[in-house]
Amino acid sequence: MESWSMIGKGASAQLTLQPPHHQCAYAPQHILSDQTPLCLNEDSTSINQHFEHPTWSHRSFCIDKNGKEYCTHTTSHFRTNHGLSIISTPAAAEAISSAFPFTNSAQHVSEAHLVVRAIPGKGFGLTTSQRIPKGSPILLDAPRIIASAAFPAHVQHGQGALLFKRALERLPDADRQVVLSLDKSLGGSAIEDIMKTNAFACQLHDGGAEDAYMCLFPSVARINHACRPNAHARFIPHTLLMEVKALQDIPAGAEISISYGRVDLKFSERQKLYKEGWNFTCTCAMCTASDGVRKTSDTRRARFAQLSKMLDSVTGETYDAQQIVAWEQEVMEISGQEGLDVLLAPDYERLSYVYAGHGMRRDAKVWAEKARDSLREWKVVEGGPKLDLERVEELLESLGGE
Ligand SMILES: C[S@@+](CC[C@H](N)C(=O)[O-])C[C@H]1O[C@@H](n2cnc3c(N)ncnc32)[C@H](O)[C@@H]1O
Repeated sequence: MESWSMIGKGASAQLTLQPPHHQCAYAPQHILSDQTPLCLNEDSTSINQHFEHPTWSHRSFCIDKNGKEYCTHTTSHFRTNHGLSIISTPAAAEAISSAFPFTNSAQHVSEAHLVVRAIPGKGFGLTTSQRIPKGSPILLDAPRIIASAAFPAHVQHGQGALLFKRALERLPDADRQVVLSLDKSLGGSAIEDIMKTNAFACQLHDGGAEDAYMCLFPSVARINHACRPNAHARFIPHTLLMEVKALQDIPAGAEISISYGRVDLKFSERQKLYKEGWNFTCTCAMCTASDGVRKTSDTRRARFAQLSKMLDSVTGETYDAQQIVAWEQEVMEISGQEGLDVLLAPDYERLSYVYAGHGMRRDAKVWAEKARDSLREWKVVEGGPKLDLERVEELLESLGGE
């Protein structure tokens, strides 16, 4: 999977807020009606309002448990006209806020043609009123809530719920309404359910070890999952934005879809993943196709997995250039039939090495360029890991002197 994924309760068990261990002797004013009372200054737990910072438009609200402090940090001026609340340690919030200037200067993508409407069997979904050409940006969405994925494990359930509640309350009205209008699917408090149903896992540069976060992007959250999606979403750590781009030409009136997980799973694996992870039964076109169509697709996907495994395990002793080229041809054929092209950069790169190894520089360069373009288009993002791209660029440079 890419550097992000939709958060699902099965996929990310640590997100479950921890049950309280005990009851407090008295009830402080911060208690949520459906939550266990918080015990101020008990068990080394305290609630603090402090940490003034010009970046933030609100005072932070902190919970300190055994020396580990998690706070809500809110700005009303994220990407000029949105609010953003971050639940993290103060140091992490400080580090994350260093991305704000890049966020503000990032391009804007018009959402004028995007329409949220009811989709039978899936609640709402995002549709387009005009054709979107393959490769075009569809959305560049700003998060409204970012929460450390680790914090629920460090605080009691009531404390976690209170941090979420404060993070939501401090958002400007319009943002709070947008967040509260999002889909719920799992029960429990509204904001926890909204986060679990709609947030993406994202890796942020927070200056420390805790780089896993849950990020709530309200427009992307309206996009339903499809096992053969027509769009691709990726998180950009440099700007904290989520980009969605068209994987194929999308006709006017069509629903936009992305994959919440890996795109190469077989039918039963997909059904299990989405049921257990997100509590829904996938009713995308692939999952509701006839038995025959599903079986054909599963056979191809099984072969794709087998080919990938065989190609990955080639060694100096088993190397056979003709065999590799034949296998890669098959991989690309299946990819075309099953919509797996976002996964092909390593295959393009492998072919480049094979041709280079046989002195066929021109072909090697063509495949290396395809690998570079695929990585840039679908995988590598500013602020994210760049090793693959750097390696392919070096390869291209070494082939460049033809
Ligand atoms: C992130 S939300 C997507 C937007 C949502 N449908 C709405 O009304 O706002 C995820 C929820 O949408 C529904 N959903 C998304 N993709 C689906 C699919 N392929 N099949 C059935 N339900 C789906 C599920 O209820 C899931 O919990």
